Amino acid sequence: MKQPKIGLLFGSFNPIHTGHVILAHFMATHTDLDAVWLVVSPQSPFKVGHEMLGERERFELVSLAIQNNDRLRALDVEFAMPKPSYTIDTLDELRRRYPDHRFVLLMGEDNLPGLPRWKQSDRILAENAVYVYPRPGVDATDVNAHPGVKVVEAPLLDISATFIRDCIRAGKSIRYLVPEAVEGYIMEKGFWR
Ligand SMILES: Nc1ncnc2c1ncn2[C@@H]1O[C@H](COP(=O)(O)OP(=O)(O)OP(=O)(O)O)[C@@H](O)[C@H]1O
Ligand SMILES: O=C(O)c1ccc[n+]([C@@H]2O[C@H](COP(=O)([O-])O)[C@@H](O)[C@H]2O)c1
Repeated sequence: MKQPKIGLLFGSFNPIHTGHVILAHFMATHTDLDAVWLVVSPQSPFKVGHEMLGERERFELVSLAIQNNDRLRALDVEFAMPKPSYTIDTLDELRRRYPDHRFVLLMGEDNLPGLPRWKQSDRILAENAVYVYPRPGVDATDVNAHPGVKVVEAPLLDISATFIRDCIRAGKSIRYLVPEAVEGYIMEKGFWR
């Protein structure tokens, strides 16, 4: 039987936006991956001390964003793990839980320059292929040179969670910058206002 090949997109998703959704669906449909799982990190090691919506709320927003897409799935596996959320530990945990799956690490190009500073980055790169979605304004040529790292050709998406939060605080519309259900939930709950 064919082993499912799963792309793992780790993120703070504070909040999830259309860039994340396009990235995840593009990877799930334009590469050799069968599906993409979006892993919500309670606490990125690089965002300690940053203002962050609660992990459950961020997970709910991710679930709303990908509802009805059977290639995408939201994972809260890191909620029960030690914080900050180290990706190598989660990869080990997922391999334990899903021994029949093959995993590929997905990330936006902005994360590549910092990857050598991740916990056990050498092991991450030795054990996993990394598919990278290009991001405007980033030059990650050095790390691109690693044989396991593949930058896919895909439309550039100049949207960030920081921009979404800034729009909400400024009372500006986020329509189409986030999926409709995500916008509705954010407005209903008054997040970032
Ligand atoms: N517009 C985008 N293009 C390509 N990759 C993206 C884009 N937005 C997010 N990503 C990638 O998605 C993953 C999770 O990102 P994250 O949740 O930190 O969102 P963010 O928009 O970068 O957040 P923030 O603005 O708060 O730093 C990272 O690998 C990041 O590089
Ligand atoms: O494992 C690490 O050392 C590590 C260092 C920095 C970031 N990460 C993960 O990368 C994802 C995106 O992080 P960030 O800071 O761009 O939101 C998030 O899931 C983090 O847990 C992981």
